[in-house]
Amino acid sequence: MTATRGLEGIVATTSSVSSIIDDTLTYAGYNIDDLAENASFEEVVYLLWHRKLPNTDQLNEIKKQLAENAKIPQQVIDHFRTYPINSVHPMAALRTAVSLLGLFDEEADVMDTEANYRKAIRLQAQLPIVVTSFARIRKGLEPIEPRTDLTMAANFLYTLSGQEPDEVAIEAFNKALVLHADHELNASTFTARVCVATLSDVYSGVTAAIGALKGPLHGGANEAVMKMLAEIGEVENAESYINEKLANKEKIMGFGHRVYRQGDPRAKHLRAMSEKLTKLTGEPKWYEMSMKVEELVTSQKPLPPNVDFYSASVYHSLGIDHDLFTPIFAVSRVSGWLAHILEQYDNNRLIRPRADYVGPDKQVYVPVDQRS
Ligand SMILES: CC(=O)SCCNC(=O)CCNC(=O)[C@H](O)C(C)(C)COP(=O)(O)OP(=O)(O)OC[C@H]1O[C@@H](n2cnc3c(N)ncnc32)[C@H](O)[C@@H]1OP(=O)(O)O
Ligand SMILES: O=C([O-])CC(=O)C(=O)O
Repeated sequence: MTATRGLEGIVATTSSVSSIIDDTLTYAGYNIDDLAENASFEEVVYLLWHRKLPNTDQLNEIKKQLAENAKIPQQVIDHFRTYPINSVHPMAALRTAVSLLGLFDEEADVMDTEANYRKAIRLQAQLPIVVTSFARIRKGLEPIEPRTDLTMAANFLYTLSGQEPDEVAIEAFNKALVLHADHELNASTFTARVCVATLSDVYSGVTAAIGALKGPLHGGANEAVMKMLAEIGEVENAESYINEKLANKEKIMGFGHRVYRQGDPRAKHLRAMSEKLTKLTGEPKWYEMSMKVEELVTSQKPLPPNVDFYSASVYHSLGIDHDLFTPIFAVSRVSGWLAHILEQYDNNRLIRPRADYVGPDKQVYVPVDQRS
């Protein structure tokens, strides 16, 4: 047996949710470029869960279900208030909250298809409100109840700030949600599938996936990108900063990808949004600095920017706290996790690969008082 480090190139399952072929990303056969330009996030949720775009009635129905299920239990709010609020990362709070939501869902361990779909609706509806409620509580503000007349993108921004967002912000945030919704067998989705393949419950699968997304090699990179941009500070500092990092063989966050070779097709949409929004907010330097970093990295390494690179300056321009960037990724990606979880249950087999053992062999047990 020979191990493949990081399972690179291993095909671990079949899936009809999304695909990456020759650097082209599709959700159930629809090109991401088309969806990014045209689709609402609610349509994409439906698409990922049903593998077809909804008609008007189906779209209205899923919107209604999501709106009706968005309110989170008071116990989750009360739990947040017990945290050492200034030191808890919102991704850790989200991970704990999803586990907690499972405790208050009477159907948490009911394993039939309809019950699992109802849980998917509840999780998709509630995750954004968990994030915005935590974000407000840690600032000493009261959580805001989601409105039933707003889209998911608008409701997120509204329940975060208390202000009804403008059309530009809603459009940008909706596009970001569409672009992050699913991505074949990425690390967090694989984690979710491994978890539920033991026939564990949906809440456990999503909790596990949040844990995997949190790391800086995966979803956590978007926050790390903003930290890097803030450290660079001004465009003219980018060259020495990046060259020093590359010379020290340090990773530049937001670059590289396990699957894409020519580039991440999502990045161009986020780059365009970054340009537009940073100009509108009067802070074009975040876009200019990002462009300079891209030029410096790509001229020295075959490492194009990934989805996390330009999303950082997009979210910053929307006035969002930097440590909420990865939770926002989760608010979108939970749609993909849930699609994969439901698909896994549909045709389940335990996921249990092998390890190539490289430890010591033929050891002889020695009583503790005779060991050196
Ligand atoms: C939503 C997402 O999850 S997108 C990815 C988000 N993560 C990041 O942006 C973090 C930065 N990027 C990386 O760490 C990697 O490119 C990953 C994790 C995305 C992909 O990793 P892998 O496929 O395992 O590639 P691996 O880490 O082995 O890198 C291969 C080589 O490229 C280099 N490399 C890869 N990414 C980077 C980077 N961002 N900056 C500098 N060098 C890099 C590695 O140092 C390694 O060089 P070596 O062969 O000389 O040792
Ligand atoms: O697919 C991956 O490895 C990481 C990624 O881009 C994503 O999850 O969106």
